[in-house]
Amino acid sequence: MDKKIAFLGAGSVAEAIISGMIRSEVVNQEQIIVTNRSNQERLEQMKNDYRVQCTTDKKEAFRYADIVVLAVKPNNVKESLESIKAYLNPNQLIISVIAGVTTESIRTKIGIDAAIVRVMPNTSASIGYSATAITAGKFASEQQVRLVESIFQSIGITTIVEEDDMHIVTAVSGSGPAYVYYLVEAMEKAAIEAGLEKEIAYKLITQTILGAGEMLRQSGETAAGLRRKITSPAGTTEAGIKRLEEKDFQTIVIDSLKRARDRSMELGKN
Ligand SMILES: NC(=O)C1=CN([C@@H]2O[C@H](COP(=O)(O)OP(=O)(O)OC[C@H]3O[C@@H](n4cnc5c(N)ncnc54)[C@H](O)[C@@H]3O)[C@@H](O)[C@H]2O)C=CC1
Ligand SMILES: O=C(O)[C@@H]1CCC=N1
Repeated sequence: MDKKIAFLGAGSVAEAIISGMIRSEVVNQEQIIVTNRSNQERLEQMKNDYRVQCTTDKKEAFRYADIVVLAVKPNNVKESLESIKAYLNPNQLIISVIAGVTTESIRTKIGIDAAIVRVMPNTSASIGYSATAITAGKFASEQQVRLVESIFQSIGITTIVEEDDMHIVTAVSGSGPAYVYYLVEAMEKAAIEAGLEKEIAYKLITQTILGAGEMLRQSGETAAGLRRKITSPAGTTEAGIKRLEEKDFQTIVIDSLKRARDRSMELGKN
């Protein structure tokens, strides 16, 4: 791809996307320019780690960009778009990774009928494992959506969704890795408390999560079916699952995801 890509925001998700894109060689380092609000140290770090161009000069970054990636927090949308709107033009493709904020709201803020494609990746992008949902704004063409798909397919899998579904997608796969890490933190605590060495616990748990993920992908069986195969009558798994049921584990998880979905809606409204 021979396009120039400018990032507004140099945080975790910008880094995950950039490292994934460079890793997969979908773009060269020279094609990427990264900006943030003021943190020069962070820009230096991005420059050293990925050999991308970095600047705090918004004009330099955005005026000649073919693709603009919005990667700021929802509460910085207004001021950050204000700071670049003079350098945007209707020929650019705008990709937003911002949780909750609609394509229409971005279009209104920049004041041009630009092609906006909203995406929800996750931080596994940095190793090529993002699960990215994509939705097209009003002025985005089929071809532009295909381009966004090809960019994000270089850092994982993609799927097209309706814009309204972006809230639940954000809860499921945007935030999703954090829930898995939280589960791992608890498993590590249990293992260490029971006397296992930290390194051994880490090694076993990591492979367990990896193996379970691959089983879900490769076996063609449902999660419930795979779980049943591990659960011997009166065995250890059954005892553990019973405790999870007593503590209403599924209700807690469902409730947490609904809360994350609702938070995405709130972020959009604010
Ligand atoms: N962290 C994650 O796993 C995911 C985050 N997202 C979304 O991506 C966006 C960014 O999230 P993170 O990378 O986690 O945030 P972050 O806090 O790590 O990074 C935000 C970046 O925006 C920059 N920024 C703030 N105001 C600015 C301005 N006026 N001009 C230029 N840059 C400005 C900050 O300097 C910082 O580099 C959020 O909207 C979030 O909803 C989406 C998917 C996954
Ligand atoms: O926590 C957040 O708001 C962002 C959106 C998805 C993952 N992180």
